[in-house]
Amino acid sequence: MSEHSHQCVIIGIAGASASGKSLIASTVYKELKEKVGDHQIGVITEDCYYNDQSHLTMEERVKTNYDHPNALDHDLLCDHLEQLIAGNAVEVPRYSYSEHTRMAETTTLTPKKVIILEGILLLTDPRLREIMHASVFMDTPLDICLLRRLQRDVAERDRTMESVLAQYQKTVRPMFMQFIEPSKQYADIIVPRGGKNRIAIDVLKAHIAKLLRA
Ligand SMILES: Nc1ncnc2c1ncn2[C@@H]1O[C@H](COP(=O)(O)OP(=O)(O)O)[C@@H](O)[C@H]1O
Ligand SMILES: O=c1ccn([C@@H]2O[C@H](COP(=O)(O)O)[C@@H](O)[C@H]2O)c(=O)[nH]1
Repeated sequence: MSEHSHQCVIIGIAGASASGKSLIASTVYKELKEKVGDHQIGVITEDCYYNDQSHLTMEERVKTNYDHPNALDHDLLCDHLEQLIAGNAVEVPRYSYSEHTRMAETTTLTPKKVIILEGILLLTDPRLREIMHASVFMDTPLDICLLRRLQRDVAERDRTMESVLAQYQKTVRPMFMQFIEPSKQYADIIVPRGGKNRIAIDVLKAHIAKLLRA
Protein backbone atom coordinates (compact mmCIF):
# COMPACT_ATOMS: atom_id res chain seq x y z
CA MET A 1 0.00 0.00 0.00
CA SER A 2 1.15 3.55 -0.65
CA GLU A 3 2.94 5.50 2.04
CA HIS A 4 2.30 9.06 0.80
CA SER A 5 1.43 11.73 3.34
CA HIS A 6 -2.14 12.85 2.70
CA GLN A 7 -4.37 15.29 4.52
CA CYS A 8 -6.75 12.37 4.68
CA VAL A 9 -5.58 8.77 5.20
CA ILE A 10 -7.77 5.89 3.95
CA ILE A 11 -7.89 2.57 5.86
CA GLY A 12 -9.70 -0.21 3.94
CA ILE A 13 -11.66 -3.12 5.43
CA ALA A 14 -12.63 -5.85 2.93
CA GLY A 15 -14.00 -9.40 3.19
CA ALA A 16 -17.09 -11.48 2.46
CA SER A 17 -20.61 -10.20 2.90
CA ALA A 18 -21.53 -10.42 6.61
CA SER A 19 -17.93 -11.09 7.63
CA GLY A 20 -18.15 -8.21 10.11
CA LYS A 21 -16.75 -5.28 8.09
CA SER A 22 -19.44 -2.79 9.10
CA LEU A 23 -19.39 -3.90 12.73
CA ILE A 24 -15.62 -3.54 13.16
CA ALA A 25 -15.60 -0.23 11.22
CA SER A 26 -18.41 1.25 13.33
CA THR A 27 -16.90 -0.03 16.60
CA VAL A 28 -13.48 1.50 15.84
CA TYR A 29 -15.19 4.72 14.68
CA LYS A 30 -17.45 5.04 17.76
CA GLU A 31 -14.72 4.25 20.28
CA LEU A 32 -12.23 6.67 18.68
CA LYS A 33 -14.84 9.39 18.11
CA GLU A 34 -15.45 9.57 21.85
CA LYS A 35 -11.79 10.50 22.33
CA VAL A 36 -10.98 12.62 19.25
CA GLY A 37 -14.35 13.90 17.96
CA ASP A 38 -16.01 13.24 14.61
CA HIS A 39 -14.14 15.99 12.74
CA GLN A 40 -11.03 13.76 12.69
CA ILE A 41 -12.46 10.42 11.59
CA GLY A 42 -15.19 9.13 9.27
CA VAL A 43 -16.55 5.95 7.67
CA ILE A 44 -17.48 5.27 4.02
CA THR A 45 -19.32 2.11 2.95
CA GLU A 46 -18.59 0.80 -0.55
CA ASP A 47 -22.27 -0.25 -0.71
CA CYS A 48 -23.22 3.44 -1.04
CA TYR A 49 -21.53 3.29 -4.45
CA TYR A 50 -23.70 0.55 -5.98
CA ASN A 51 -24.79 1.75 -9.44
CA ASP A 52 -27.91 3.85 -9.63
CA GLN A 53 -30.66 1.58 -11.03
CA SER A 54 -33.58 4.01 -10.91
CA HIS A 55 -34.08 3.58 -14.69
CA LEU A 56 -34.76 -0.17 -14.21
CA THR A 57 -37.97 -1.89 -13.07
CA MET A 58 -37.91 -3.81 -9.78
CA GLU A 59 -38.11 -7.05 -11.77
CA GLU A 60 -34.92 -6.05 -13.61
CA ARG A 61 -33.15 -4.80 -10.47
CA VAL A 62 -33.46 -8.12 -8.61
CA LYS A 63 -31.63 -9.83 -11.49
CA THR A 64 -28.44 -7.73 -11.00
CA ASN A 65 -25.35 -9.57 -9.76
CA TYR A 66 -24.55 -7.38 -6.74
CA ASP A 67 -21.38 -9.33 -5.96
CA HIS A 68 -19.64 -8.62 -9.29
CA PRO A 69 -17.30 -5.59 -9.54
CA ASN A 70 -19.44 -4.21 -12.43
CA ALA A 71 -22.31 -3.59 -9.98
CA LEU A 72 -20.29 -0.86 -8.26
CA ASP A 73 -19.38 2.66 -9.35
CA HIS A 74 -15.71 2.57 -8.32
CA ASP A 75 -15.02 5.55 -10.63
CA LEU A 76 -17.20 7.72 -8.39
CA LEU A 77 -15.77 6.17 -5.21
CA CYS A 78 -12.16 6.83 -6.37
CA ASP A 79 -13.11 10.37 -7.38
CA HIS A 80 -14.65 11.02 -3.93
CA LEU A 81 -11.62 9.61 -2.10
CA GLU A 82 -9.30 11.80 -4.19
CA GLN A 83 -11.50 14.82 -3.42
CA LEU A 84 -11.32 14.08 0.32
CA ILE A 85 -7.54 13.63 0.13
CA ALA A 86 -7.35 17.00 -1.66
CA GLY A 87 -9.29 18.56 1.22
CA ASN A 88 -12.73 18.87 -0.42
CA ALA A 89 -16.12 17.73 0.91
CA VAL A 90 -18.12 15.15 -1.11
CA GLU A 91 -21.76 14.09 -1.42
CA VAL A 92 -21.81 10.36 -0.59
CA PRO A 93 -24.76 8.59 -2.28
CA ARG A 94 -27.32 6.77 -0.10
CA TYR A 95 -28.36 3.28 -1.17
CA SER A 96 -31.57 1.39 -0.47
CA TYR A 97 -31.14 -2.40 -0.21
CA SER A 98 -34.91 -2.90 -0.41
CA GLU A 99 -35.31 -0.71 -3.54
CA HIS A 100 -31.95 -1.91 -5.00
CA THR A 101 -31.04 1.61 -6.09
CA ARG A 102 -29.70 4.97 -4.94
CA MET A 103 -31.96 7.22 -2.92
CA ALA A 104 -32.56 10.84 -3.86
CA GLU A 105 -30.72 12.12 -0.76
CA THR A 106 -26.95 12.19 -0.29
CA THR A 107 -24.79 12.59 2.83
CA THR A 108 -22.25 15.40 2.94
CA LEU A 109 -18.86 14.17 4.12
CA THR A 110 -16.23 16.75 5.02
CA PRO A 111 -12.52 15.83 4.84
CA LYS A 112 -11.22 13.91 7.87
CA LYS A 113 -7.73 12.98 8.96
CA VAL A 114 -8.69 9.30 8.74
CA ILE A 115 -11.46 7.62 6.70
CA ILE A 116 -12.35 3.96 7.33
CA LEU A 117 -13.59 2.51 4.02
CA GLU A 118 -15.39 -0.84 4.17
CA GLY A 119 -16.72 -3.10 1.41
CA ILE A 120 -16.61 -6.53 -0.21
CA LEU A 121 -14.70 -5.66 -3.41
CA LEU A 122 -12.28 -2.91 -2.31
CA LEU A 123 -9.13 -4.99 -2.65
CA THR A 124 -10.02 -6.21 -6.16
CA ASP A 125 -9.47 -2.72 -7.61
CA PRO A 126 -5.84 -1.60 -8.15
CA ARG A 127 -6.88 2.07 -7.99
CA LEU A 128 -8.37 1.59 -4.52
CA ARG A 129 -5.40 -0.48 -3.38
CA GLU A 130 -3.16 2.43 -4.37
CA ILE A 131 -5.30 4.99 -2.52
CA MET A 132 -5.49 2.94 0.71
CA HIS A 133 -2.78 3.53 3.27
CA ALA A 134 -3.45 0.17 4.96
CA SER A 135 -5.95 -2.63 4.53
CA VAL A 136 -7.68 -5.33 6.54
CA PHE A 137 -9.38 -8.55 5.37
CA MET A 138 -12.11 -10.01 7.57
CA ASP A 139 -11.44 -13.75 7.32
CA THR A 140 -14.67 -15.07 8.87
CA PRO A 141 -15.60 -18.64 7.79
CA LEU A 142 -18.17 -18.59 4.97
CA ASP A 143 -20.72 -20.74 6.82
CA ILE A 144 -20.71 -18.22 9.69
CA CYS A 145 -21.08 -15.36 7.16
CA LEU A 146 -24.08 -17.08 5.61
CA LEU A 147 -25.78 -17.54 8.99
CA ARG A 148 -25.15 -13.91 9.92
CA ARG A 149 -26.25 -12.63 6.49
CA LEU A 150 -29.47 -14.62 6.68
CA GLN A 151 -30.35 -13.18 10.09
CA ARG A 152 -29.31 -9.64 9.15
CA ASP A 153 -30.94 -9.45 5.72
CA VAL A 154 -34.28 -10.82 6.95
CA ALA A 155 -34.25 -8.47 9.97
CA GLU A 156 -32.79 -5.35 8.34
CA ARG A 157 -32.82 -5.53 4.52
CA ASP A 158 -36.42 -6.53 3.74
CA ARG A 159 -35.44 -9.98 2.46
CA THR A 160 -37.05 -13.41 2.76
CA MET A 161 -35.07 -16.47 3.84
CA GLU A 162 -35.70 -18.02 0.40
CA SER A 163 -34.34 -14.97 -1.48
CA VAL A 164 -31.20 -14.80 0.69
CA LEU A 165 -30.44 -18.49 0.14
CA ALA A 166 -31.13 -18.36 -3.62
CA GLN A 167 -28.91 -15.26 -4.07
CA TYR A 168 -26.19 -16.84 -1.94
CA GLN A 169 -25.98 -19.89 -4.24
CA LYS A 170 -26.37 -17.96 -7.50
CA THR A 171 -23.96 -15.05 -6.97
CA VAL A 172 -22.73 -14.37 -3.40
CA ARG A 173 -20.65 -17.53 -2.94
CA PRO A 174 -19.40 -17.84 -6.57
CA MET A 175 -18.31 -14.17 -6.69
CA PHE A 176 -16.60 -14.54 -3.31
CA MET A 177 -14.57 -17.43 -4.75
CA GLN A 178 -13.81 -15.60 -8.01
CA PHE A 179 -13.06 -12.08 -6.77
CA ILE A 180 -13.07 -11.55 -3.00
CA GLU A 181 -11.05 -14.49 -1.66
CA PRO A 182 -8.22 -13.97 -4.21
CA SER A 183 -8.01 -10.29 -3.13
CA LYS A 184 -7.06 -11.34 0.43
CA GLN A 185 -3.41 -11.48 -0.70
CA TYR A 186 -3.37 -7.67 -0.86
CA ALA A 187 -4.41 -7.10 2.78
CA ASP A 188 -1.94 -5.94 5.41
CA ILE A 189 -3.88 -7.45 8.32
CA ILE A 190 -6.08 -10.59 8.34
CA VAL A 191 -8.77 -10.66 11.04
CA PRO A 192 -10.37 -14.01 11.98
CA ARG A 193 -13.90 -14.63 13.37
CA GLY A 194 -15.72 -11.35 12.79
CA GLY A 195 -16.46 -7.82 13.90
CA LYS A 196 -16.16 -8.45 17.65
CA ASN A 197 -12.48 -9.45 17.58
CA ARG A 198 -11.31 -7.20 20.44
CA ILE A 199 -7.57 -7.53 19.71
CA ALA A 200 -8.16 -6.53 16.07
CA ILE A 201 -10.33 -3.57 17.16
CA ASP A 202 -7.62 -2.40 19.55
CA VAL A 203 -4.84 -2.82 16.95
CA LEU A 204 -6.82 -0.72 14.46
CA LYS A 205 -7.62 1.90 17.09
CA ALA A 206 -3.94 2.16 18.08
CA HIS A 207 -2.83 2.47 14.43
CA ILE A 208 -5.41 5.16 13.68
CA ALA A 209 -4.67 7.04 16.93
CA LYS A 210 -1.00 7.17 15.86
CA LEU A 211 -2.02 8.57 12.45
CA LEU A 212 -4.19 11.19 14.17
CA ARG A 213 -1.29 12.31 16.36
CA ALA A 214 1.06 12.63 13.34
N1 LIG B 1 -17.99 -11.59 15.91
C1 LIG B 1 -19.31 -11.52 15.76
N2 LIG B 1 -20.14 -12.18 16.61
C2 LIG B 1 -21.49 -12.13 16.44
N3 LIG B 1 -22.12 -11.42 15.47
C3 LIG B 1 -21.35 -10.74 14.61
C4 LIG B 1 -19.91 -10.75 14.70
N4 LIG B 1 -19.42 -9.99 13.68
C5 LIG B 1 -20.50 -9.52 13.00
N5 LIG B 1 -21.64 -9.96 13.56
C6 LIG B 1 -23.02 -9.69 13.11
O1 LIG B 1 -23.13 -10.31 11.81
C7 LIG B 1 -23.93 -9.50 10.95
C8 LIG B 1 -23.09 -9.12 9.74
O2 LIG B 1 -22.05 -8.25 10.17
P1 LIG B 1 -21.75 -6.92 9.35
O3 LIG B 1 -20.79 -6.11 10.14
O4 LIG B 1 -23.02 -6.27 8.91
O5 LIG B 1 -21.03 -7.59 8.08
P2 LIG B 1 -20.52 -6.94 6.73
O6 LIG B 1 -20.45 -5.46 6.91
O7 LIG B 1 -19.19 -7.59 6.51
O8 LIG B 1 -21.52 -7.35 5.69
C9 LIG B 1 -24.38 -8.28 11.76
O9 LIG B 1 -25.67 -8.52 12.26
C10 LIG B 1 -23.33 -8.21 12.89
O10 LIG B 1 -23.85 -7.61 14.05
O1 LIG C 1 -29.21 -4.03 -3.93
C1 LIG C 1 -28.41 -4.79 -3.36
C2 LIG C 1 -27.09 -4.41 -3.07
C3 LIG C 1 -26.26 -5.28 -2.42
N1 LIG C 1 -26.69 -6.52 -2.08
C4 LIG C 1 -25.78 -7.44 -1.36
O2 LIG C 1 -25.06 -6.75 -0.36
C5 LIG C 1 -23.82 -7.39 -0.14
C6 LIG C 1 -22.75 -6.39 0.23
O3 LIG C 1 -23.07 -5.75 1.44
P1 LIG C 1 -22.51 -6.32 2.84
O4 LIG C 1 -22.92 -5.24 3.81
O5 LIG C 1 -21.03 -6.45 2.69
O6 LIG C 1 -23.18 -7.62 3.11
C7 LIG C 1 -23.44 -8.12 -1.41
O7 LIG C 1 -23.04 -9.44 -1.11
C8 LIG C 1 -24.74 -8.09 -2.25
O8 LIG C 1 -25.15 -9.39 -2.59
C9 LIG C 1 -27.98 -6.91 -2.36
O9 LIG C 1 -28.38 -8.05 -2.05
N2 LIG C 1 -28.82 -6.03 -3.00
